[in-house]
Amino acid sequence: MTPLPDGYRTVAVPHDRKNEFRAVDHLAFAYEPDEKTLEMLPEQLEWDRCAGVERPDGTLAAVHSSYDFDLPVPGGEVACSGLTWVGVRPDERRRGLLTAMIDFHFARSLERGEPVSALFAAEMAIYGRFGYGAAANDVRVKIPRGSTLRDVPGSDALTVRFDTADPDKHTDLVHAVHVTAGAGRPGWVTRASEASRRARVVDPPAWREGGEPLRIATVHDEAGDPRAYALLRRKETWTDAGPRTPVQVREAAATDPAAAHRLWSFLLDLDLTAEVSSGMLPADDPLLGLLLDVRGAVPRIADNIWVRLLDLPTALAARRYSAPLDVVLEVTDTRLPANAGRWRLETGEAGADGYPVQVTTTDDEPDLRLDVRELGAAYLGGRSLAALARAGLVTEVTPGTLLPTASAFGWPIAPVCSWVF
Ligand SMILES: CC(=O)SCCNC(=O)CCNC(=O)[C@H](O)C(C)(C)COP(=O)(O)OP(=O)(O)OC[C@H]1O[C@@H](n2cnc3c(N)ncnc32)[C@H](O)[C@@H]1OP(=O)(O)O
Repeated sequence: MTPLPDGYRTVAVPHDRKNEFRAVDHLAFAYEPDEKTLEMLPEQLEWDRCAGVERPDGTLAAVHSSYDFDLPVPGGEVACSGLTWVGVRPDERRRGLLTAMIDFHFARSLERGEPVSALFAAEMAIYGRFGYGAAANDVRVKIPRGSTLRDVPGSDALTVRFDTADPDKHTDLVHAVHVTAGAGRPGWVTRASEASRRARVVDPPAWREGGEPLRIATVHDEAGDPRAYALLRRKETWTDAGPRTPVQVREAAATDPAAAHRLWSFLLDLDLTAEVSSGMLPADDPLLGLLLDVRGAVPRIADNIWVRLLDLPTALAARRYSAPLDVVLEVTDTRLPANAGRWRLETGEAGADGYPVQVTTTDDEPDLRLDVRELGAAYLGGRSLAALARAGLVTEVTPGTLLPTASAFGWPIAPVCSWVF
């Protein structure tokens, strides 16, 4: 465990210290929600997973929490501790408090039987040193109004409804479509608690920044069943050249191609608007296949979910592989030495969801050398071990083993998490 300053200690933070816990995070994030916002936001924190660092006088200097997730991985899912709400008071930073909290978080996650941890990083430079790898990218596109989509049969038969988002009315619809839309996509964490589902639809006035209240567009089939939704906000804008209202999509999902086509056709043709910002999409989102002029949709690509293997053999065996594999990996892991050493990965007979693998320790010579951070990056199948090798982050010791291993770790569906937790 990392030494803390004298008299400081890592502690669990119970619910009755909620205000103190939040105050530390507000100081760290330069954020102070007003009373109305606090009232409207559902309580998402799981208090038996909240922790922090106490100073000698018993006050909190740093906090963090985690969510209990089932993380979708290639061909399956794995118990995952979703690290969140990490904050250190500005006057206590760079004294090792985060480092101590990470050790605490890893130990508690392993005790709970969670072989993997995941997070969204506030800044890129923070978490790699702790063995987290950036495991997915998301794409946000700005699409000009009126952009044409390729045809999809059945789209015209679907209807669109447009409404003000209402947590009482829309939470269940959003959750149901979100779950179906992401089935089989690595990284697509679904919102397990009622509070986290509701939080996607709430819209405190302080978040509107001069825009309209959050709206929802939903796509329905002839039976009235929902097949797609977009949560969005417009901000009325007039210029000398006429109306140029931007549309910002908070989140969109569709269960099938026709519904995706109907949804985006509607969003790209709203009166008075000039441009639609898509929100976070997977790199292979159907929208990018449907746009006739995809070059006209200006992309921004950013890191999405980060993954840390805490219990390496259990984590690697929890996913499936795209091709047969018999390889020895030599892994370094300074924070969790139980993961370090040589591991043989040998696949068994393929099932419908890919090749299962047996992971055993070995004294055999290694084929590839890499840090646990790179294994985390490749874990969801979206970052190629071959690409990491070209950046000097993976070493091929036995010639000819890199490409087959990279192929086996890859996956045909791009990973993404559609919401920041
Ligand atoms: C999953 C999430 O919740 S992401 C949210 C993270 N929180 C924030 O960004 C809020 C604002 N920032 C903070 O609260 C803090 O500065 C934190 C949490 C980022 C870092 O906490 P600290 O206690 O200062 O980190 P700690 O002292 O343990 O630093 C460990 C190492 O990481 C480095 N480090 C820490 N934060 C950063 C950063 N933002 N950028 C670059 N390096 C960093 C430190 O320099 C140190 O390096 P060293 O070991 O080479 O000396």
